[in-house]
Amino acid sequence: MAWRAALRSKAVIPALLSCSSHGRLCASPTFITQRNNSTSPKIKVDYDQTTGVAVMHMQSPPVNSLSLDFLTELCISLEKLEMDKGCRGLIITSNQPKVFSAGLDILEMYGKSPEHCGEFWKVVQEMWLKLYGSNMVTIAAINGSSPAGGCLLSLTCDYRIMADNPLYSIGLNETQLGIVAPFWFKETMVNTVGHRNTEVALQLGLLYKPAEALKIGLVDQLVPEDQVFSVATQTMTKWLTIPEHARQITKSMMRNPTIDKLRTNREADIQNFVSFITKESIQKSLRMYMEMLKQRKA
Ligand SMILES: CC/C=C\C/C=C\C/C=C\C=C\CC(=O)SCCNC(=O)CCNC(=O)[C@H](O)C(C)(C)COP(=O)(O)OP(=O)(O)OC[C@H]1O[C@@H](n2cnc3c(N)ncnc32)[C@H](O)[C@@H]1OP(=O)(O)O
Repeated sequence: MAWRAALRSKAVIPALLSCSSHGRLCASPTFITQRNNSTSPKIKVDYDQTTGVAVMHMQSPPVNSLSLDFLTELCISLEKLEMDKGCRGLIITSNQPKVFSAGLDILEMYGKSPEHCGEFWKVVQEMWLKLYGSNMVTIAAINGSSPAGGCLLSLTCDYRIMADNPLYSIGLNETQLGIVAPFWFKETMVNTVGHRNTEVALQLGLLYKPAEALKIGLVDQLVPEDQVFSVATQTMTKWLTIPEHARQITKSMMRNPTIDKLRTNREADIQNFVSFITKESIQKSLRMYMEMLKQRKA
């Protein structure tokens, strides 16, 4: 728990991000159900010391949305695994039916103070920096839909295996919410599917069915739903046969330019996010999007 406190306190944003300096305070949500902050772990890690492979099961009902608590827990687990030199591979998957991750928790960005939004964004950055820069082999076993931040989470991995179920979709759909994917989301996507595919996908906020996602290289492999995990395990075994040092240096060479750009601009990126997300017009878009989600359900 001391860890969590430390992580949280590091995430505190300076006073310049206070409500008064922005001249606005997000409206209080009146219709959106605030979920209880459950104390049960949102992530279960199974680590097999004989194989050196850890499996991270996301288990935050209903849709594994990436809340502040969720991301804090994720970062702590990652830090522990990364520090364990015996841990060489990580598979990330979901224990929730039909959903890998619904992306960033919209309730962390709606009706919240600038300080809260800043703290939230810092842990989003932290998650990305830790995963995209991980020394471990990372594989996303995508056993459900994976919009926006959920797609980003899988894009940080070295390899993506998705369930071949046309009911699922994946993509960076931020513009559909009236928001803009920041440069490091965009670059992670460009590094995976190229500039043109990213431009179209991001402008239109496209969510791809598995077959389309495979076609543009957003995922690497489609398999029947009940084989996602076993294929991820087999793939991990193959990746782990490559000499560790050579693979790690190659990974850094490919990813460090993007990582360094965020590392050197973290504060500015947080301030950009806070001033963008707390705008009245953006708050209104988020509210309308949440209403749309509820109506779709009704
Ligand atoms: C200039 C630039 C400067 C800076 C950058 C600025 C801005 C960048 C900012 C933010 C970037 C954000 C990236 C994101 O990740 S935003 C989140 C986007 N996510 C989505 O669009 C997904 C929405 N959800 C869905 O499509 C579906 O829920 C589903 C496909 C994942 C699952 O469908 P189901 O039918 O199984 O489940 P539902 O009934 O729809 O949902 C159940 C329950 O969960 C609530 N919920 C769903 N998603 C979220 C979410 N992301 N956050 C919070 N809550 C979510 C949904 O409303 C339901 O709630 P109730 O049970 O009705 O209370």
